[in-house]
Amino acid sequence: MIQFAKTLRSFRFAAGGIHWLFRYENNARVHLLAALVVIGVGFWLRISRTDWLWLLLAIALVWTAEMFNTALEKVVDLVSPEYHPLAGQAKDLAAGAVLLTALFAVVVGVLVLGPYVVDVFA
Ligand SMILES: Nc1ncnc2c1ncn2[C@@H]1O[C@H](COP(=O)(O)OP(=O)(O)OP(=O)(O)O)[C@@H](O)[C@H]1O
Repeated sequence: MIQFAKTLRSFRFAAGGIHWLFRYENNARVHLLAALVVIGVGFWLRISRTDWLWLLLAIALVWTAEMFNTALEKVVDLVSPEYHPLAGQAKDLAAGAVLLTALFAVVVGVLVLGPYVVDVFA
């Protein structure tokens, strides 16, 4: 038996998590701004449906990595508030995952938008 009220409650908690991320995490706000700029440029250049998919995939990847990174930071701070090399490594690894997705997003942005920009100025 599916409990729809329970599912709705879970959605509310999840939406609260997304709201919290962009409200309090500086890096997430930077990623949000970058995504809004890229989306605006995408509309301006009238990019194709396939190109939208690549851009949106890249944006979703970065935001997802950012959320897992923030969640991991919280858990690490909870279980290891004092300095510990393992705590540091865990945070560095999670931050590295965000960096990887951000680099991927930059490559996608250049590959997708580059040819349109060249056309505009050709
Ligand atoms: N408990 C700890 N033990 C060892 N090193 C830590 C610890 N906490 C943080 N560090 C080191 O400091 C770095 C920055 O950690 P911090 O928690 O400040 O993350 P941040 O990237 O600045 O994120 P935010 O500003 O959102 O808190 C980590 O990547 C890690 O190298």
